[in-house]
Amino acid sequence: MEVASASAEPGRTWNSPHWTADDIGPDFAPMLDAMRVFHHRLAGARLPDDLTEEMRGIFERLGERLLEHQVPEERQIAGRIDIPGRGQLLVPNYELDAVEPDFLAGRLTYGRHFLGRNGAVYGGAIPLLFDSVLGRLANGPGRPASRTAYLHVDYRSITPIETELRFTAEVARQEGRKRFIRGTLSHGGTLCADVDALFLVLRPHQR
Ligand SMILES: CCCCCCCCCCCC(=O)SCCNC(=O)CCNC(=O)[C@H](O)C(C)(C)COP(=O)(O)OP(=O)(O)OC[C@H]1O[C@@H](n2cnc3c(N)ncnc32)[C@H](O)[C@@H]1OP(=O)(O)O
Repeated sequence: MEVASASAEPGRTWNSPHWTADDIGPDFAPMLDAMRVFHHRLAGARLPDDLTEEMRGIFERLGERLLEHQVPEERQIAGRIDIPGRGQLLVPNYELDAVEPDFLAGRLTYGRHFLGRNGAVYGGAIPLLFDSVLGRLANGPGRPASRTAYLHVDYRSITPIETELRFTAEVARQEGRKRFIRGTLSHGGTLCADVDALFLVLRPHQR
């Protein structure tokens, strides 16, 4: 599988230049999916003591094994590969349905891991999604790398967990280094949140 560069500037990519998607092996993405399911079930569980103790032992042993596989940031996989979820567990996984130079649209379902209270998504998980989706558009093919200067999020109605939501992102305008991008998150016909964001194209000394 070819790993696409998301930046127009040679040497600046969101994906690692050190490996291709084939290097991660067939089990990496399914392993992360299993971890996501685990996060949601853990958030929703009341655990008996014996299971908590067993899990602690498993995590301690696995954590020890990961120690010998630590690599410098530029060689890590998490967040640096163009597969669903980008190989990381911080930002909720989403599917893209429309990818155009100035517009993206897609779907996601926030699982129980992202619950705030009363069936609603934790508020901070929404700018996290917007930063990822709008950042992807701001740093899409043909665009030099840029960084989030601000994300102005308005919460218009409760965002439900465990329900399919739709999002959009579009480039509103570009003024010199300033790239203004806006986005929406909706549940059916209900607008849950919208965002106005500024991304600034990096200067040569910035990284
Ligand atoms: C395939 C897989 C893809 C996968 C894609 C995955 C995408 C993930 C994207 C994640 C992106 C991030 O989260 S990045 C991480 C979060 N962001 C950061 O950490 C940014 C921290 N801040 C900075 O580094 C800096 O402040 C910069 C680079 C944003 C700006 O600094 P600068 O370059 O020195 O620019 P500066 O001269 O200050 O400002 C330039 C102009 O912008 C204006 N300006 C600057 N900041 C602001 C602001 N917050 N609000 C309003 N205006 C501002 C100034 O007034 C000025 O206007 P005028 O006088 O010219 O009119």
